Amino acid sequence: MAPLTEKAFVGGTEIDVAPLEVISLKLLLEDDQNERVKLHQAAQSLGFFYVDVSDSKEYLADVEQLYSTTERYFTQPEEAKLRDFMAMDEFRGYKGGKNWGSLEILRDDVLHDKVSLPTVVQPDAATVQHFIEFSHDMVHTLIASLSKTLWPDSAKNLGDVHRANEPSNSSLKVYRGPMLESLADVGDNTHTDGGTLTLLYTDKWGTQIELPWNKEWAWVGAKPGCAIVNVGDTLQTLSGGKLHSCRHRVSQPVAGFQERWAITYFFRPENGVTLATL
Ligand SMILES: O=C(O)CCC(=O)C(=O)O
Ligand SMILES: [Fe+2]
Repeated sequence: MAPLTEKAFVGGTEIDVAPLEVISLKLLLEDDQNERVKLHQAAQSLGFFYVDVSDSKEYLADVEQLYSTTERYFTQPEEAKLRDFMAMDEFRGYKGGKNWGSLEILRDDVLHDKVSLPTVVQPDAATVQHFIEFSHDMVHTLIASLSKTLWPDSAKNLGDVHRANEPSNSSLKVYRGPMLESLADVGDNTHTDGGTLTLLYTDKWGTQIELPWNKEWAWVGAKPGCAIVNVGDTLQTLSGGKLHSCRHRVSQPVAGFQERWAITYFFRPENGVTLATL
């Protein structure tokens, strides 16, 4: 039976909340079999779930710090941000418009000191590096666990196409996406993520996912001490369609301008990997 949506109130409006499982990173690290099965089921059914990282206080402090870095970055004048613009198709640099902006920092660039960080981000270079390292270790824990449940009787391993020292486009991406004064101005940006796994931290309602069993939209709220994690198209393909890359979008439940920040880690495969069932 499909799990029921829950209800919440935002500014007096009742909303449907997606029934996301909470997976414990600590239990996965202890190789807990029940937790592994729970992760597999969550990745298979909704493809969206929480990962509880509340034991990792330093990492959560890094996330908090990144919110202020993000705010500081986006409140600069447009000319300053445009200095960080790369090509539209690159997984790095600043992109933006009137009511949105993103800044992407590639893991490889940070590891190999290839591209210098934007000036206002430089004081937080250590935070950026720690966040990327911890996020990367965490997604590796998730794919190691998923490999065991996807292929219990074989040596197939998602880690084989995500080797640590091979070039990849895994990145930290921070966003400005304010809630707008009028709901009529909110555009539709329904999509699936292309990569393997996405980690998301946000301070406000906004994320909506399409429930696979009835195609209805439900909201995903921030949960203290947890990352919101979702399966991307690459992982759906590598798993032979067993894991679900869920359609989602960013919208807003009520009218009224409010800034909204999001911090994401996009875990992507090694460059040049052929996308097919592993
Ligand atoms: O900001 C959000 O809530 C989600 C962002 C997102 O879906 C994405 O960056 O792919
Ligand atoms: Fe997304």
